[in-house]
Amino acid sequence: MAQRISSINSLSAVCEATGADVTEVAKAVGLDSRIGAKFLQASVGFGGSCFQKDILNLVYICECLNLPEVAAYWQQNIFEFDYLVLNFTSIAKMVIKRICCIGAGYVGGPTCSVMALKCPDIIITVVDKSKERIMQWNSEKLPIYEPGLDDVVKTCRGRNLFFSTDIETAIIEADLIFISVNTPAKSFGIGKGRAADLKYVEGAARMIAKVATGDKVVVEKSTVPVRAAESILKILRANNKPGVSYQILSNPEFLAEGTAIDDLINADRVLIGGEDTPEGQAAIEKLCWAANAFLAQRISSINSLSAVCEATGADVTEVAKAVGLDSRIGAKFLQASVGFGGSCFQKDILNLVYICECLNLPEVAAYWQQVIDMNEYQKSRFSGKVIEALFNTVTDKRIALLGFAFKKNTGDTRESPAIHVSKTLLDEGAKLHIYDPKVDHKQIMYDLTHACVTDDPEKVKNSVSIHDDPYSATSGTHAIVLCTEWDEFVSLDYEKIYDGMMKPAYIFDGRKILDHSQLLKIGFHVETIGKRLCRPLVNRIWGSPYQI
Ligand SMILES: NC(=O)C1=CN([C@@H]2O[C@H](COP(=O)(O)OP(=O)(O)OC[C@H]3O[C@@H](n4cnc5c(N)ncnc54)[C@H](O)[C@@H]3O)[C@@H](O)[C@H]2O)C=CC1
Ligand SMILES: O=C(O)[C@H]1O[C@H](OP(=O)(O)OP(=O)(O)OC[C@H]2O[C@@H](n3ccc(=O)[nH]c3=O)[C@H](O)[C@@H]2O)[C@H](O)[C@@H](O)[C@@H]1O
Repeated sequence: MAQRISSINSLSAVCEATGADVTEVAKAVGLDSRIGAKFLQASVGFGGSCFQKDILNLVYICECLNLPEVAAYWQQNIFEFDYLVLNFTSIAKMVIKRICCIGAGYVGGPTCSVMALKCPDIIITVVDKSKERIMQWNSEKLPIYEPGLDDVVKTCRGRNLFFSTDIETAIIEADLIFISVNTPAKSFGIGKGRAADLKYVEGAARMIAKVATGDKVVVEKSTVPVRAAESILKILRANNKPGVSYQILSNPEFLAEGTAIDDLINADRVLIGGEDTPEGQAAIEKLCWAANAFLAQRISSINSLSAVCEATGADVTEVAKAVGLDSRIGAKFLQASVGFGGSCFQKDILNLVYICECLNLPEVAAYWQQVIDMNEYQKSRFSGKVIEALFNTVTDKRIALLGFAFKKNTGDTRESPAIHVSKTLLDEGAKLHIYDPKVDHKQIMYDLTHACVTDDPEKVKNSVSIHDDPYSATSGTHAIVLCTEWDEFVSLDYEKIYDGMMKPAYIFDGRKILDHSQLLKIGFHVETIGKRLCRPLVNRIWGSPYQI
């Protein structure tokens, strides 16, 4: 709870510096049922006899347990003093008959498909500069895997839903244009790796300015830093032509991959910010970040406690259950794991950190940086655990990696913890046998031979085999490392798998989804997150009095 207060207080500083209203941010963040509305009141800081003392105690315990990363993470709550603006701008009473969405990715594709399903009278064209992506959207095998998406696309495609590379025509014909292009972290220049790269948003705005011929409502759906709408407006208005007018709205998307269709149909909240209240617009733009920062922080918090549980013999699942029963905290997003992945959490938080630094708010920047640091620590800790258990060497050992996507029910591998784990094991000389039910083989090889992962792609190619089924992936291996929580992994025939493995056979469950007692019964050595199942390795100290 103290962390929630510190988090909203940290954002109050950002709001003061950027002109957003922290109350609106808190209201909208609290509408996310995974976060909840309680204990989000920004204030001069938390007091009372418990919060500070309890956190300091946790920090002290972590230091004693030799968990300095976890101690530093919680210490930040002490250092750190220490957006629902439903602004329904009447869209000039325009009747929207045609919509164009620029960007046919994980957001643009599913969002427009559901919109087409729900609004059969509106014609929706999703455009993208990638010919390959559009070709896939028009084929039997869609470019992204999302439960329920195939059926929605089948119902609407060719009726009122179209996918095209003809961006200009779609813009000209549309009354309303969504900008749903990617906003990755900059890969070079000032703010490299952290600041949001808005070149694609700018490119889309310039394209609209160039070809638009009538009145347009432009809706910024990409996650952008505060005041990006202003830049879009500047570009559009500076290139104004007679008979053309623009209204800019912000409508950040909160869908999560793997549950996108349900999130779109049963959204916790829909936020629309308009020009007439600049604070409102700033708050709306800030929201996607704020919500993502809170969500990622919940995972890093429970992951930090998983390290404490492993060191003390407690079970993090029980801890999460008990903590989540407090209605001010809530039970969702408290699943300890190998670390969070995905295209947004890391980039959005790094961007928040960067902006805080630019706003001269170093304490706030350090506070949120800890969420990323804890995630890196968790991924390294898990990989380290695998190596340590396998007698501190995995050179030439065959290791099966089950799951490569960043979470179940998606084929997306962006920032997947599996990449981090694979890299560590490959660097140590392991031979990897990888299976994921939805990730393309080509994508796995692309991720593992990328310059960020290796400077010797040929060596990686020789050390990685990708399989079409879990039994061939695990056959003859020394260990199984489970990185994604696919349901099918729970019901595999582990007796058969055990029989086909080298002995002793190890299994490392990075998602806490398997039946550990059953696996132990079969004969596996089992390790997981946040619960000690095997006796810790004892460091032998020669000549120590304990050996006498
Ligand atoms: N992936 C997710 O779950 C969520 C993403 N977001 C945000 O939504 C935005 C889009 O994310 P994704 O859909 O994941 O990205 P994505 O990378 O899957 O798709 C973006 C698409 O935009 C296209 N594009 C870029 N510039 C273009 C231009 N000028 N003209 C035509 N096409 C262009 C790219 O070719 C690409 O296919 C980002 O800002 C992201 O932060 C928000 C909520 C959820
Ligand atoms: O801005 C975005 O792009 C989106 O980012 C996240 O959605 P997404 O990244 O698709 O997936 P999440 O369900 O949030 O999971 C992110 C990562 O956290 C991990 N996670 C999640 C929950 C949990 O309890 N523990 C945990 O480790 C997942 O396995 C995954 O690796 C947010 O949940 C969406 O609301 C937001 O719209």
